[in-house]
Amino acid sequence: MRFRQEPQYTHGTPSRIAVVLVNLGTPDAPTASAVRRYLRQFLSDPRVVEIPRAAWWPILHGIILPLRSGQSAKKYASIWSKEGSPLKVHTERQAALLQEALTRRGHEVEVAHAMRYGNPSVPDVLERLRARGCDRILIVPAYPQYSGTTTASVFDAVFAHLSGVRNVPELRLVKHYHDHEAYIRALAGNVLAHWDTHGRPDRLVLSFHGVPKRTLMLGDPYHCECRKTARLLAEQLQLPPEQCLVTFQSRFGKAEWLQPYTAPTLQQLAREGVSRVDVMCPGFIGDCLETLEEIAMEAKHDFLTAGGREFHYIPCLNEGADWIAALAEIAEQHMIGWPTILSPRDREAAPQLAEASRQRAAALGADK
Ligand SMILES: C=CC1=C(C)c2cc3[nH]c(cc4nc(cc5[nH]c(cc1n2)c(C)c5CCC(=O)O)C(CCC(=O)O)=C4C)c(C)c3C=C
Ligand SMILES: [Fe+2]
Ligand SMILES: [Fe+2]
Repeated sequence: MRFRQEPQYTHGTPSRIAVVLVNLGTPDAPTASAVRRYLRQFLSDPRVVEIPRAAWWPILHGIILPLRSGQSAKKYASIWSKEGSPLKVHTERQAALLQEALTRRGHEVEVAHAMRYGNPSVPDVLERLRARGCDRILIVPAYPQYSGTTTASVFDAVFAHLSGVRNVPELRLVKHYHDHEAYIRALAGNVLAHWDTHGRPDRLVLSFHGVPKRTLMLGDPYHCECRKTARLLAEQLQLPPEQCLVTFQSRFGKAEWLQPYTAPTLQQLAREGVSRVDVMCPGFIGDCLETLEEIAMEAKHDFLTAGGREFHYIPCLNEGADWIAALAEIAEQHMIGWPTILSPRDREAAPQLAEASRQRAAALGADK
């Protein structure tokens, strides 16, 4: 039977609303075998690698997975914390804090997190929420800038799962928030807090994850959205355009990706005599391998060995209060018309509900 029988509890139960923060995912452990499992799923996604299966399969299984899994595992080991992969830790804490923020704002919603690749998977989380009676679901990808390679792939996973479901929940999707005022303000707050303590750099470099240039030519708006985020952030910081650069990192494979590339740009700046750069990665809402290892370690090394004097990495939004408030505002704006607002009696209990979710967040270490 293609469409399974629905669990009894979905009939006649009061409507519940869920918000799901979906991030990319990360290996379960910093080992070659766990990284291989993760990369196999990630790099088999046709949204990520747009090469016909027959040509890509032998390359993926014969070259990429055998060579890259061990190399990447070493990089993961260098950033792994005792709670696990930073991407997992930040996503869990952000979801817990979003729950607390939405409850404090008087919304009765259930917040969960899911990973596009690895665990907890999108199908598992959707099923758990449906089993709890959630029949309205808001999907919030962890990507401020829309790309077919990331955001659309999250939506694919949701649609693929629901295509086997008999009683489909009402669904809303956040496509992007690259120009959302509260997101831009939270980014600017992070930069200004860093400058308050460490003074200002000669250049601020905004490094976004790259994508193949071909996807831009084929109509993916990602590049434009990154540039718009950068323009709005520079305006908010009142930075003259020549002091703020946009670059793209994490090139994968031999094809041309969005330019300018981050590492060669930093080396060029150092050679031109730029003494101090501050680098920030506004496209990642939480620190992860690509920011902690590739930027804060590798790119720093590249800049300093090319003659630069001072390199500052400005951390991602992570669990910052302004960012969590921004996330709550984004979710709230996408739930307009849904009955999230508590009844007057429940509203009186909202502070206790908020306290209970604060305690759950504290148990996860999200208040640190
Ligand atoms: C922020 C948006 C991201 C876009 C756009 C993106 C596109 C993209 N990525 C790859 C290949 C890899 N990315 C890897 C890691 C990685 N990528 C993102 C985000 C975006 N990717 C994040 C948050 C991470 C970090 C994951 C973590 O566990 O911390 C990796 C794996 C790491 C490695 O082996 O180097 C690969 C591979 C492609 C091909 C692509 C667009 C086509
Ligand atoms: Fe990536
Ligand atoms: Fe990387």
